Amino acid sequence: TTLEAILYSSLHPKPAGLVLQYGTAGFRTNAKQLDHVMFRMGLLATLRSKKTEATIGVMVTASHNPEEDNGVKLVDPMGEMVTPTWEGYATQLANAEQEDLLAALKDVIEKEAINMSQEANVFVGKDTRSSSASLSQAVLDGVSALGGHSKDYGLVTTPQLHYMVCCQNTQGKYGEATVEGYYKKLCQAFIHPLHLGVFASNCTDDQKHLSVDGANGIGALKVREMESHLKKELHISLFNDGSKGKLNHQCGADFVKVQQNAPTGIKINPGERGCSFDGDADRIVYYYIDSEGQFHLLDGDKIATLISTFLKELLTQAALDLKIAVVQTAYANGSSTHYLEDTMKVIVRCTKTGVKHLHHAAQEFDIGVYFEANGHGTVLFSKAAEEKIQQLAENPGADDERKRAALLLQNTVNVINQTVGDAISDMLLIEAILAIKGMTIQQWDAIYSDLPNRQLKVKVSDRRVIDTTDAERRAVSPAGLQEAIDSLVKKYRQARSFVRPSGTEDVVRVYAEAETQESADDLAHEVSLAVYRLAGGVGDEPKPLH
Ligand SMILES: CC(=O)N[C@H]1[C@@H](OP(=O)(O)O)O[C@H](CO)[C@@H](O)[C@@H]1O
Ligand SMILES: [Mg+2]
Repeated sequence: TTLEAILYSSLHPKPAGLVLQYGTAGFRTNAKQLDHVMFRMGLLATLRSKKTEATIGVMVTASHNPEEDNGVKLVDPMGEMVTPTWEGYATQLANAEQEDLLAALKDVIEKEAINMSQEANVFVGKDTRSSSASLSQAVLDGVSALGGHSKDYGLVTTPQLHYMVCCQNTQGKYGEATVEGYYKKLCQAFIHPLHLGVFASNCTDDQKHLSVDGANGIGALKVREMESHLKKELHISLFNDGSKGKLNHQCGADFVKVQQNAPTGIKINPGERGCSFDGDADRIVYYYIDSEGQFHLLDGDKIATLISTFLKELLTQAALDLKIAVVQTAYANGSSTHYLEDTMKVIVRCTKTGVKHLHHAAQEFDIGVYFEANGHGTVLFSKAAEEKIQQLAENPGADDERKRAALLLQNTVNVINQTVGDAISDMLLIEAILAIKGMTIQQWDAIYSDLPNRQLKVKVSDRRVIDTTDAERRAVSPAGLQEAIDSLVKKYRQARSFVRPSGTEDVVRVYAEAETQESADDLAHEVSLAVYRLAGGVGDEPKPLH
């Protein structure tokens, strides 16, 4: 069948010389360059399925990128991102010239000692891009070329596909592997505590209202599909639902986070809650506009703080001794880290950028809350933690307060998508917390104040000359760069700055925060100049922001 695959692949030929990299979040580039990559990822997913003797997922999406782009991510058996060794195989396979494809396949089969007679199953999903239909067909062709079975879920969000894979490989213990099953599980867990009444019986219709920016993508479709399951406990006004606007264009979570501004196409009154999804609905950020017209962003750091505060209170009430930690990256606002460590007294870990790193670190605790500042994140519960919570919830001898807390913890376990960050699931958890605590978005925002910050990009001839350590917070090369950053940071109050090569774009990213916006802007500019001078800047020298 391997040979058959190669013959078949002449239908999905590789343009000679094209080289692509399995990056921070899979392959991602202009859709026109991806047909052969998709076919080959179908082949690779089939091999991965044979190797793990489990169902593997393939998601066709380019998330927050423009509509012309597309991409592909592989999903491992428990719904997590594919393991790094196989990211390497993915790159090798995608870049093998047509005549070398057979050898590249054989290499993977040999290295992993794959039993080719083992059955293979692959779940495939796609986002709403115009290129996604034919590209996901190329994935399906790849699977059948190696004799694998596939199930095409059609239009789903990235986290929905992760969820399906996990359900399938846990024989339904995680839930039913259908989109309906997903809505049922999440919405029941969302509604249950609200229907218990005692928590927020005074929750008015106003407080139940939320404006959602669907980024003109798959998330919008899926929110609409889910609505009837919410039993009017959440009133959603959906904007940017894809009926007219362009995907991710001046809307969506990435636009809102980077521009620190509301998306176009949304109408929200002063003080009302709004949120934005990204193009494949695995990220979410919240915001509101105050009575002076000022925009307030509640990003991944604020979300992590809200969720971990809620969980910590419940653990105290339940008298459960479970270790909770928050995992962030260097981009987390310094105020959030400060608040979590000093006021809330939770363990905070910092990892490299990229969800797989955060997910991994979060697995080391009983309860691990992880979020990137841009709004991608979730909560992980260890098996032992889930068991303790369940025992208490079902213990007839436990007193009312402990039991109530255990029930709320149980609903949290069920509402959250533990496989990966999920805009829909995160939204339901956040809405439940606000309702249960009777908290407004302004009160949530006031938990701590963000330090003013600025992110810039610098173009250099080869960004690999920058090497970092300490979870990307310090540069070890080129020589003199870290010393330069250190002395610039010293000039400002409450300042912090770091640089790192991006894993998704050909740029060096510069981050700076300080006591005032002007200081943050100045520091970011000065650090950009240091990068430009010491790391081989190309084009014009970075200009000051003021
Ligand atoms: C500063 C920033 O937001 N970086 C993003 C971005 O990675 P870079 O390696 O910084 O390009 O894309 C990643 C994938 O979507 C996401 O995980 C990450 O948080
Ligand atoms: Mg995304």
